[in-house]
Amino acid sequence: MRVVVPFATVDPKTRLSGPLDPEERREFSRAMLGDVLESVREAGGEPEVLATAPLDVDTPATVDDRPLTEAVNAALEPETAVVMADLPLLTAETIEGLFETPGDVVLAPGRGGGTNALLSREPEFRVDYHGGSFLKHRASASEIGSVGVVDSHRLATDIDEPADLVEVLIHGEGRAVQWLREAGFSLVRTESRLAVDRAPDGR
Ligand SMILES: Nc1nc2c(ncn2[C@@H]2O[C@H](COP(=O)(O)OP(=O)(O)OP(=O)(O)O)[C@@H](O)[C@H]2O)c(=O)[nH]1
Ligand SMILES: C[C@H](OP(=O)(O)O)C(=O)O
Repeated sequence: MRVVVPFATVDPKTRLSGPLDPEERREFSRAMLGDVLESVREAGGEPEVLATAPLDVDTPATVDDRPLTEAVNAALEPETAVVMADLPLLTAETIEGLFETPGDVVLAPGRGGGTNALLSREPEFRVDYHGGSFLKHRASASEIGSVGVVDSHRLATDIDEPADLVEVLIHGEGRAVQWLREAGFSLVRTESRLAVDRAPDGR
């Protein structure tokens, strides 16, 4: 299964600017990308990075600096999956679950209404990201054929905001959680939930 992995090479994860400086956001984004690519390969997928600018990665990559929706639609064809690069909790089993979910179009919702991953088996389907894309995709896909929805904690956990880092420290198993720990991040208990702390020297 061909798997397109969109990746913002330049100035990624700006919503993480609080806890991470620009270089750290680049490093952390690359760690998450590495986790996604490994899980896709272990599931038998054939990943292709769809990057906004050239990057050094051991995976076939295409550079397309058009906005996300345009770039993905240009790359989309039947029997293609699209898996976002900011899903560090993915495992091979999670990806296999996406591949095995029936439906002409299969959608994996993210928190806040995004579409963290999808699989199109129909030539007409087109993406329309941002602004609650999961509802838009479900509506457009239902006009084409059957729609499958993947109910998966690991596929639904995209790392956008500082609070999301807790999920990586709790459930992560790869490069991203290793990067956070080496950068001095750790879990702390609060009254009700776990939170993230960082050692003063940042390491
Ligand atoms: N190819 C491509 N990938 C993109 C683009 N914008 C975001 N992405 C990737 O799509 C996924 C989800 O996007 P976002 O969560 O908005 O990532 P981001 O733009 O780095 O994050 P913010 O700057 O905080 O909005 C991530 O894997 C990004 O790397 C784009 O314009 N083109
Ligand atoms: C790519 C976009 O991500 P979000 O803006 O929801 O984080 C989406 O899933 O539509």
